[in-house]
Amino acid sequence: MNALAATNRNFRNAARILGLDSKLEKSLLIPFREIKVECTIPKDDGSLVSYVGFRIQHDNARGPMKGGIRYHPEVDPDEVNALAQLMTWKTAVADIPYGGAKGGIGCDPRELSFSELERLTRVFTQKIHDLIGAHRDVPAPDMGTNAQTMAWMLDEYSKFHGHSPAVVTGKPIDLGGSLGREAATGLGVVFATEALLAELGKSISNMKFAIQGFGNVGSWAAKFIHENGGKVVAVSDITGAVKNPEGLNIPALLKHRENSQSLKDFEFGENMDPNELLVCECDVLMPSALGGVLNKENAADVKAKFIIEAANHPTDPEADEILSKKGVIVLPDIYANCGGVTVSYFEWVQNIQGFMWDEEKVNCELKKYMRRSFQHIKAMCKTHECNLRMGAFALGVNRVARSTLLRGWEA
Ligand SMILES: NC(=O)C1=CN([C@@H]2O[C@H](COP(=O)(O)OP(=O)(O)OC[C@H]3O[C@@H](n4cnc5c(N)ncnc54)[C@H](O)[C@@H]3O)[C@@H](O)[C@H]2O)C=CC1
Ligand SMILES: O=C(O)CCC(=O)C(=O)O
Repeated sequence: MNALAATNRNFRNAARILGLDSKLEKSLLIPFREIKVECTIPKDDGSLVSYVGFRIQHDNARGPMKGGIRYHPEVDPDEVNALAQLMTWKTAVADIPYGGAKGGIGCDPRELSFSELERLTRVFTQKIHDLIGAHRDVPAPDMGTNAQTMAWMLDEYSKFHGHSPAVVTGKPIDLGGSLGREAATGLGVVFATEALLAELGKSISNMKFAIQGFGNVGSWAAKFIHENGGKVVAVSDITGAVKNPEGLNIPALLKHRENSQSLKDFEFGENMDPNELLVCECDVLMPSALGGVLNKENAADVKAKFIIEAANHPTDPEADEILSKKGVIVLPDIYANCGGVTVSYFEWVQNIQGFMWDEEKVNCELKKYMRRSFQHIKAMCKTHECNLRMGAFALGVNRVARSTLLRGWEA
């Protein structure tokens, strides 16, 4: 099932258990605005190359729209639409004053030089600058983008609108980025995992973890799990996969990956088939890369008892049903990975106030927000007798529906 069909299905189930009016349901589903732009740049060799860029602004009932920019060859409008909608429910679950958006360019950033990436980002920003803004729509990094991408967006936007640090988050610290933002999604994933396990009288220190994806989210999550005494027994990324049933030495693996640009041939682990990662022996599986990786083909073979959705939309609804029958507990993306956008909110607040928080304050507030959201989701699950995904969707959809009704539709 494609990402949009899956997200719409989860939304409609939440609307049904909340008893939403069908007209309100329809209005919440249709995106506020869909932007599609041509981005042509000269390559370093002088030839021209064209890409298609998207920004889907899903909803702004609770505040400015918010969400990352993805650079990946498989970026398409349906997927960006689904990811934008997920951002609307995610910011509401986190209870931060935003709506939802997502953007992307269908390109392979690994095949572009540093200066080609800069030109592409600047052209994209030129095409969308009058539709984003600190109080309109605030981009951030996602797969294939990083703080440098945000620095270029900030610079290009500022040429049109004057210095505007709050127009993007996930910026370099020197340009008004927040301490703790780079690690925030991974740290939030770990706080979310702690909250779930504590509920069941368990802790990270007696669990074995398998992590798909070792980029921003996966590598920070692995580092914090390791520091908390958890065993990361398998890790994969686009270059390969590595395992060690006794637990991988994550600081050494990070160094190995930095030096060799690959996970393969790590001296304290064994190479494994990346396709095996999702079904390997572990207690907790953390998909932290692409969407749709858990589906009806592999869900029955999953050995983990817990799935923590560090990535966006890693589990499609058919897999959800299979996993639920097996008794696997799934902590959904719109809660599990909301630490990133929560610290993006802290960054935006700091930019607007012109005041910088220390890292301890950022992490302490993040923990508070993650714990509070978990309790709110649990309360929804109890009221509606549903699983954590439906509890999180119902929480988010209900908050957005309330704001929408309060605003009204009078023209
Ligand atoms: N960066 C952020 O703050 C947030 C990211 N997310 C989500 O987390 C996921 C990962 O994002 P980032 O870590 O930021 O991206 P990233 O670009 O930093 O890292 C992506 C990782 O996935 C790996 N990967 C790509 N294809 C793969 C494959 N076929 N098999 C195994 N690994 C593969 C890459 O090698 C890389 O390690 C995405 O779903 C993103 O939407 C969610 C919330 C916030
Ligand atoms: O930090 C942000 O604003 C966006 C993060 C994001 O794209 C996501 O949570 O999927």
